[in-house]
Amino acid sequence: MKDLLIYRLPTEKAPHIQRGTFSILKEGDKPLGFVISDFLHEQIFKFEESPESESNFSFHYSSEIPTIISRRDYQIEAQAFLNSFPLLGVEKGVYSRIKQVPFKGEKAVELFHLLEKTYPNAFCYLISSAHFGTWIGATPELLMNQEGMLCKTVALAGTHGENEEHEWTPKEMKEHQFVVSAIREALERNECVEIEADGPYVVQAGPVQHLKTDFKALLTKPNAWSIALDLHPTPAVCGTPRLNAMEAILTREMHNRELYTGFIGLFEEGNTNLFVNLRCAQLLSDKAFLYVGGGFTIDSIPDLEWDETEKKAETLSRVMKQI
Ligand SMILES: C=C(O[C@@H]1C=C(C(=O)O)C=C[C@H]1O)C(=O)O
Repeated sequence: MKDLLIYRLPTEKAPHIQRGTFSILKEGDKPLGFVISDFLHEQIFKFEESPESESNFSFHYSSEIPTIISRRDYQIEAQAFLNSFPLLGVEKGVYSRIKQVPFKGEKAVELFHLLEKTYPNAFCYLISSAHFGTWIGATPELLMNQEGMLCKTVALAGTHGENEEHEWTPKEMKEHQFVVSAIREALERNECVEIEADGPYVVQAGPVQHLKTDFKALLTKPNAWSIALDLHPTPAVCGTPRLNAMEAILTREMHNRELYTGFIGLFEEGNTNLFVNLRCAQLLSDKAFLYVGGGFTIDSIPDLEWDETEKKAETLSRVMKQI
């Protein structure tokens, strides 16, 4: 049974549909083509297309059921996450959870097509392999676009509901600035020059709005893969300082993030389009696990953060309900 890869880059008219094999990238190897990594780069998979087509395709489903927490338990756990900040020296940390919704895995391709129509500016994908089961997503967050020596990335952090019209608070601006600073530092560390940041401005991403800052820089050598590995995970999905936030996440989150908040897309030195794997779900035959999170600083209120994860979950759940 072959693996499946379907993806569509933002603004592309038609998706790429491929059968082939996902395999684990060996440490130190530089990939060429489609790649997907987990949150901590412990596993990076590359895809190789097979020439022959097989008609009897069926989806791979993971047999593991992740931990789902209730609103009440989230409040307790997210508060404990927050309480660990002074002890661990964390200034910002991203706490996530999983929401379970009913969905028939066999409708995955139909869902993909609806997602790509609904979110023309997102990176949309559907992948299925025995390595990780079946995942689908429509992410608004670019990790790295590279054409020749020009490299682009974004800071995307700070969230309001689609119809919220109140001002962005200093707390939200600060959360965003952590990401801006970390991106600039990573680009400088990797010897990029002419680094320009434009923002923050507000963008719509389905049921939510975000603060966004666009970055542009020039590479001085062919080190796009090292830059991607160093940029990711940014404080938009991990925190600041990075290692301290990782420790808080690994200690207090109730599930393994698997492919959520990893990176996904196409890598080729000089022609790269990688995204952060957000607004995504793992599909089983009769249900979907939606992975959602949000940034915490010391003055965050867990109950409001829960509401934010509910809105982010709607990116996929709204579209699932149409099927
Ligand atoms: C972590 C997620 O989103 C990230 C966190 C955001 C925030 O904290 O405001 C905004 C956009 C993303 O960078 C998610 O969608 O699960």
